[in-house]
Amino acid sequence: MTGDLFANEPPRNLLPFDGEVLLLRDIMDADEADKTFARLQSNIVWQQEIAKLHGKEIPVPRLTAWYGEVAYRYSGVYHPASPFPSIVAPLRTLAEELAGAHFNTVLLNQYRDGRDSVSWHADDEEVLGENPVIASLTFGQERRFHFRHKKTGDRLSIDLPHNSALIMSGATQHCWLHQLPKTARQVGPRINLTFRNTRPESR
Ligand SMILES: O=C(O)CCC(=O)C(=O)O
Ligand SMILES: [Fe+2]
Repeated sequence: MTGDLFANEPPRNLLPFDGEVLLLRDIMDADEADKTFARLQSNIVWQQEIAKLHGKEIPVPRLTAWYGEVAYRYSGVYHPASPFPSIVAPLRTLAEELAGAHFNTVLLNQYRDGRDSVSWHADDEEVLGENPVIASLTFGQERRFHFRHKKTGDRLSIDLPHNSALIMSGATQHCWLHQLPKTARQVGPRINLTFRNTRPESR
């Protein structure tokens, strides 16, 4: 027999309990994925956010951008509604098809090299609702992603390859934290888009 034995199998839940995480590979043509990475890197207006921690101002270790059909408050900062740019709109449609859910907002992250990261957190803001479905697309450098259970401390790590989608749903945000750690390896840039469905926020 030739070919990939697992090619036609549905993706299995990577979490042992308390939530669902699916990794979908090769979500578009290889050529299209490479072009998407290049377009996102050069066309998105990337921001360097500054976090205030114990009265100190610290640059967030990654570049970010945010778009959405509804206004959103993020780290205390009010973001008015801001339409999806033409490079992002078809990615939203793809994310919706893959996840079987509707998304009205997206947070983009660019990890320029191994010094960029996102530390332990859960996407459990009230405006995302009780058991949010979040579709997280990866383009560019493969990086390792970690989950840690809030109560049991169980851990697992997943390599997120170029041209993939990680679909998190059920109790995942309620029960697990996630992070993308720094790496000492020489690595290229990675772009991530996390699509969410956010309840409109009043000013
Ligand atoms: O870069 C990633 O894969 C995840 C980013 C993330 O967790 C977030 O933006 O909330
Ligand atoms: Fe997150």
